[in-house]
Amino acid sequence: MKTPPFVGWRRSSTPATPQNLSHSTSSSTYSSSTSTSSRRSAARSVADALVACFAPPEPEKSSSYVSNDYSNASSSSSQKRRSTNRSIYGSSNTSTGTRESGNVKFSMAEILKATRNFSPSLKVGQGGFGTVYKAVLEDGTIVAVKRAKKIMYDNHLGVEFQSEVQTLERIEHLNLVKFYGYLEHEDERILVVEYVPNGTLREHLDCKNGNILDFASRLDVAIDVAHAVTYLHMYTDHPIIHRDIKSSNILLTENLRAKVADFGFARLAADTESGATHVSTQVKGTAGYLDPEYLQTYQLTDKSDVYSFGVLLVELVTGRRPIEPKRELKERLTARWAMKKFSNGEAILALDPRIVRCPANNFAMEKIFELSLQCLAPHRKSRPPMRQCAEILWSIRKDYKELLTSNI
Ligand SMILES: Nc1ncnc2c1ncn2[C@@H]1O[C@H](COP(=O)(O)OP(=O)(O)OP(=O)(O)O)[C@@H](O)[C@H]1O
Repeated sequence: MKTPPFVGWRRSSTPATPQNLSHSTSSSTYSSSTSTSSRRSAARSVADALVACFAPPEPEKSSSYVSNDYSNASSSSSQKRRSTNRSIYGSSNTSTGTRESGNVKFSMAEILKATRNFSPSLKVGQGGFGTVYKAVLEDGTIVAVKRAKKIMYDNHLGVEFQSEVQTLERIEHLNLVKFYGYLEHEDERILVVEYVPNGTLREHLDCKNGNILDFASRLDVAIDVAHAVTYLHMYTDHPIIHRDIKSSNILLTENLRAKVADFGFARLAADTESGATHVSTQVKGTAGYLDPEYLQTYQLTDKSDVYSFGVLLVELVTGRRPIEPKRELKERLTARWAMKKFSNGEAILALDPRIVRCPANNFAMEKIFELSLQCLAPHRKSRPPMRQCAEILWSIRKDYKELLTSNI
């Protein structure tokens, strides 16, 4: 197998060897033309055995007041910043977000200045973790400030926050949201990360900005996400399981390239060599994306992310959410419905109606569904590793582009 070139970046201090995979179309050993029919029939034979994924309800999103009294907010906390070989404001390459990521503690004063005292006008989102603000640091870097809800901290965020920080500070990849720093001060838990300006993948699939995400862009997004998750899974010392791959955690750049966000649930994978896996005390993740085997065994492996990625692929092709409660019963679980269509040779009926029907789109749709089916295998052993998903997607994109040009 040809090793793809590295175009992403990673911290030189971290001895990672994951494949920071290229955005460019790369060749791979996957042969879509020769093995298609056998793969498809094998894939279809397990289609009916697809186990639907049921998950516990999402945690309640309660809003909670977090004290705004920062009279003691330490400017001294900036002195507590861990010493790095660069200054917090000295490492910026430009004033608009190419600043290096790293392990940096922020002071409350800096956060308040950057967010103009958490001005509601700068609020860009609200999630299970808390509120997200668009903010500008003193050096001009535009960042997203994620302010945790107090209730999260009271319950379990102490662990979650540390988990997120420890994970974020160790990873760096073109398709992962960059980590700039954090603040822990009294009741406040704040993360400062790269601001990604173009909304979430879910918003694009919902056409919130009025534009339909075309098929080529959806394929690129799938590849970007596959690269990011491959990087996490292949992280040398401690492979990382994301645990919450979903369309609302995929942020898009102005060029519609994807960045995977939200490592709040991330866990370092256990010793994969020995086959040991992380045993959770609590199921985490999002309804509709959860690996059925994880739900049954509480054993978390990298293949749980592969399952969620399979759900995401179906979402990209159909445009539908993983769970569509308002639809008739047989269409409510999108993955099951779409895989059934695929196995019956009617995949085209599951293609997002807003996507143009043409030979290239129809071909790529079939191939992506075929991959989804493998990712959604009820047993994790039958699912491909994430790196293989990326390779298959490159191959699909290569053939897709050839078909597009040959049909002009
Ligand atoms: N880095 C970022 N750049 C730009 N916008 C962001 C960024 N991170 C989050 N947002 C916006 O804030 C919203 C909430 O993000 P957040 O990560 O808090 O959600 P969440 O906690 O992952 O939600 P959930 O609990 O459903 O997973 C996102 O949907 C997005 O619109």
